[in-house]
Amino acid sequence: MSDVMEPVSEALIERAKAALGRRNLVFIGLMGAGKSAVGRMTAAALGIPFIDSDHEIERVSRMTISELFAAYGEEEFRALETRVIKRLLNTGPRVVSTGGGAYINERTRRHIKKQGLSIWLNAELDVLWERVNKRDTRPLLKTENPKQTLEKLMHARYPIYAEADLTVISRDVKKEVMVEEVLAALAAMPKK
Ligand SMILES: Nc1ncnc2c1ncn2[C@@H]1O[C@H](COP(=O)(O)OP(=O)(O)OP(=O)(O)O)[C@@H](O)[C@H]1O
Ligand SMILES: O=C(O)C1=C[C@@H](O)[C@@H](O)[C@H](O)C1
Ligand SMILES: [Mg+2]
Repeated sequence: MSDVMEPVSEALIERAKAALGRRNLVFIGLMGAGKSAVGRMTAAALGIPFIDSDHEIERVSRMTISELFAAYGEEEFRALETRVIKRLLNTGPRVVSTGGGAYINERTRRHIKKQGLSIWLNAELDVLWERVNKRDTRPLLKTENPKQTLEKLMHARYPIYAEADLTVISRDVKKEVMVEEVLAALAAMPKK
């Protein structure tokens, strides 16, 4: 079997575009699920602008996420995150990849539900761990046992992520395969 990836079919892209219409597409899920990587590639396939809320927060504050957590704490970070995401959704349509905790915050979740179609990249612990343990840029994982912390976050957050409009299983396949599954999930949505 060839492992050369077939380009995503134009027909699938067109069906996904039609299903999304002029709504924002919002990626949610835990750290390492692939929201930023898959979100960017999905936006390119759909031909709509992409933005990552973590990057936008860093741009407007001129601080890194770690610096923001250290200087102002998580509560202030969440308030800033809510404002940034609300603005991004108001000025769309675009693909927005959110930070892992964004959808967990009630106010942010309300904005996403009102102004976007949400898609949860749902991954198992080992998949996430393999990806996040390579970098130490995630302040919530600066604990004695970061894998256990990640597992606790999974238990606390998965019931909330499950409120998403769509879910795709994130696993160890090429990112292009993930994009195709995202587009297929969009295309398969029942018409309103
Ligand atoms: N399907 C995939 N196969 C292999 N590597 C992947 C896949 N999806 C993402 N990755 C890699 O895993 C790492 C984490 O992905 P990414 O930054 O997109 O996650 P995230 O969900 O945006 O996390 P965070 O909430 O911390 O921003 C990156 O190095 C990315 O390239
Ligand atoms: O899961 C979380 O709460 C976070 C995930 C990252 O994307 C950043 O938004 C920040 O590190 C917090
Ligand atoms: Mg990200």
